[in-house]
Amino acid sequence: MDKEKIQRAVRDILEAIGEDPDREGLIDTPKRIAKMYDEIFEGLVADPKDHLDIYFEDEKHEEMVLVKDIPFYSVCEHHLVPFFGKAHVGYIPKGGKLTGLSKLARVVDTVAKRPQLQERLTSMIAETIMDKLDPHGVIVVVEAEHMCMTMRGVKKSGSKTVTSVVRGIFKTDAKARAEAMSLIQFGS
Ligand SMILES: Nc1nc2c(ncn2[C@@H]2O[C@H](COP(=O)(O)OP(=O)(O)OP(=O)(O)O)[C@@H](O)[C@H]2O)c(=O)[nH]1
Ligand SMILES: [Zn+2]
Repeated sequence: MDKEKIQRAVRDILEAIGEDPDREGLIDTPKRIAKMYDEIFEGLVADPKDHLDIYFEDEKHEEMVLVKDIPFYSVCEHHLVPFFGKAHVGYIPKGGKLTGLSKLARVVDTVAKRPQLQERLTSMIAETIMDKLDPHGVIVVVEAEHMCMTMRGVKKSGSKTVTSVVRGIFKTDAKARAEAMSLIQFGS
């Protein structure tokens, strides 16, 4: 990431809004923002598939594995302000291709750390798991609050956007889909 360029751009923005970028409180802000962008956009230079090592290949579990309530923070690509919430990720492994549970959360993090759309975030998580683990199916549900809808614009604080993507068996098997949805809602 070109941190020098970010610093120059932030300085320009501060000037453009009528601020003095050399005043004490702002003097280090361009540097801080460059460092922050390096962190919150680190998913741009990472491949989420790299997290999905296949472990436990001798296991024969071919039933649902669901990790729910995975918190994430992302940035809306329209306004560059945060959207954040929870992702629920489930899959039905095939041929013993199981991955570590934390790896599913790592996929969510990597995909979230880019300027994003909630719809794309949801489908990228599902595609990553389909491509790497070749499971019977994947279901991903994401619920999020968009700051661009709460702190500005239409100002609907508390509103939530829910997106879901199903792949493989979840597309055709309504029972499997209903089971996943009820597990996602269980306890929430
Ligand atoms: N589909 C989708 N839309 C999003 C997402 N994040 C933000 N948006 C929407 O992107 C749209 C951008 O609309 P524009 O009319 O170009 O921008 P705007 O004038 O700032 O729109 P308002 O937010 O309505 O004030 C808005 O309706 C946002 O709510 C997202 O993840 N998915
Ligand atoms: Zn937005």
